[in-house]
Amino acid sequence: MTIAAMQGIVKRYGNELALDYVDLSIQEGEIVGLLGPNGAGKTTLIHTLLGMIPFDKGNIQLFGRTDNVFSHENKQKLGLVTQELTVFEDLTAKENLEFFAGVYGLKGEERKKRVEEALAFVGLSSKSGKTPATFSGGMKRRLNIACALTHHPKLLIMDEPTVGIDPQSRNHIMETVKKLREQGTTILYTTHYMEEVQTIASRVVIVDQGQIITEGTVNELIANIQHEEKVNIDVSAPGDVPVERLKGLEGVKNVHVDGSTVQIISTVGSGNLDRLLSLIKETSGVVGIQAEKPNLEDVFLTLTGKQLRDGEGEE
Ligand SMILES: Nc1ncnc2c1ncn2[C@@H]1O[C@H](COP(=O)(O)OP(=O)(O)OP(=O)(O)O)[C@@H](O)[C@H]1O
Repeated sequence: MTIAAMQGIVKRYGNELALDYVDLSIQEGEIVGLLGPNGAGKTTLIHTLLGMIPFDKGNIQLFGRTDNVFSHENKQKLGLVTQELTVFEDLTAKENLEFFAGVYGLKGEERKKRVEEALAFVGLSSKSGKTPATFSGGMKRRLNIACALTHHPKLLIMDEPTVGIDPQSRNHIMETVKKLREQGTTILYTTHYMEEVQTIASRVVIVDQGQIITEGTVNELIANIQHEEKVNIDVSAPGDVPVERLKGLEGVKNVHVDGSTVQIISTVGSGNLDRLLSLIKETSGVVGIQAEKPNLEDVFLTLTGKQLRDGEGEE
């Protein structure tokens, strides 16, 4: 069953085209991983789907409705975990949840039960009476997630819910997302962390410059770029590597310097390793070479020409 769908959605901010005829459909029970570089349009897509901002063209369908899509009844079935923390620092964890449960119309005993359940779900029961000011970054993120759960949304949208937290808290959140799915929640999940998508997403949608440029399971997307090969060359002077000249060599599709490693993606069978090495050796020593199988990161790099976490200063 289709839980949510966008057809031909166009969204402009002044002259800036943020969504460029986006078609997306989300089926019940999926975890859709939404990936895109900074400014690709992910947050705009989410806010449009939630009815938080107007759009210029196209149609949205939610929970089987095509008219009055953002009715009170439909909005009650949506949950949003925002990118920015939206918890109140001077309320306790429990009071925060009571506030958000109240916003969704929960009252009395039902509200009390749902608040306790949500705290337990994210592993914060023992911190119920403490304020977020005393929490670690990861605990605040978990509370932020709990705030979106008390009303048991059918579709939960998570906008980069793990930004800037430690690996242990991230694993905890990954487990929470899997548990939610087992309980029947459909999830749209945006992140800059490829490993998260590889761990939890049943389908991946890649957005760039306001357009969906590809979608499929992780394995399908990787299979689509199997006509490419990747070689990692460790060098002694990474700053001197002639990236643009390497990009100009026959068969080369992308070059990226990561620390002291030059990652080069080429068309399969281009046989350009000798030429790559000679060019690099003009300015730097070569310390090691490894061939690598492509992963989701390479799919992203091949399709967008960008690293997922370009310009990010997280963690
Ligand atoms: N309120 C706004 N006013 C004007 N332009 C905006 C506004 N919000 C977003 N944009 C522009 O729309 C485009 C898409 O932005 P959006 O925030 O949706 O991207 P994103 O993929 O969520 O990025 P990030 O990963 O950095 O959060 C960008 O070019 C951005 O500058």
